[in-house]
Amino acid sequence: MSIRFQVEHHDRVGSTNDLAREHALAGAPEGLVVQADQQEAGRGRRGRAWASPQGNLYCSLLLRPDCVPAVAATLSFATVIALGDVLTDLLPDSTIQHKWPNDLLIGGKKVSGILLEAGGAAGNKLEWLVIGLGVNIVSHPDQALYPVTDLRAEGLADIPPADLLTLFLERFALHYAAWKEGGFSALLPAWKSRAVGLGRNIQVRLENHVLEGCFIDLDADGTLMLKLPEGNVRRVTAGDVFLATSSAD
Ligand SMILES: O=C(O)CCCC[C@@H]1SC[C@@H]2NC(=O)N[C@@H]21
Repeated sequence: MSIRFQVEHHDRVGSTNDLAREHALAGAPEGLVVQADQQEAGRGRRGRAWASPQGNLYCSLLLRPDCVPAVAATLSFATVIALGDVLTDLLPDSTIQHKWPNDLLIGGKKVSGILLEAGGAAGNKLEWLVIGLGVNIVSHPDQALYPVTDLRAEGLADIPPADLLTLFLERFALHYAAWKEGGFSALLPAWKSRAVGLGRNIQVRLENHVLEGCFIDLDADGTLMLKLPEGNVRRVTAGDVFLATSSAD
């Protein structure tokens, strides 16, 4: 059976992920979605802040997949594919791409971010998973790490966040069903079809250093497989991907 979503809307929260986690701990069922017009303490990956002014989409989905955390983490790919489907429909003339691990780009610029958080006893199946999704609709932050955009800047007439959320949830339900049926491998063709840098030389910026090599594939849990110049393959579980400029690819 397809998942049914129930959206709980707030004008302003600290972080929709925090509120969804509180609901999860209080026993809320799978399918609860917390959406807010603004966040006062929006969080991004790797401890970064996520600027959250009015007009953009901020939401967190509560899921209770029956699996261990590493498997559940591959649902970030279902999330980015679902949003990619929606934006491909809304902006048919734009280049929509997935950037590992879970960014969505329009014309090479980041338009959204995903933050997964999960709970449960260590080593066991998780009890809850919160998928936080932010989409820049009318504004985006200025920052130097990589180019960023929003849907308005890409030529889309302003879409209400709630409408974008509805479209996203419809697509997510399909990919979630495929994932439950066939696992991560059921998502891979769709993810790869819009992947940035697959088969090319890329840079992966880690916490303290930078790796450069050929992005040859993803493995069964979504880890990036990077073939280094020395010929060995390095598995990368976290980092920021950039197309390499110095390489002959
Ligand atoms: O760093 C990233 O790319 C991930 C950003 C995730 C932001 C979303 S907005 C809704 C949810 N609530 C948060 O505090 N963060 C996520």
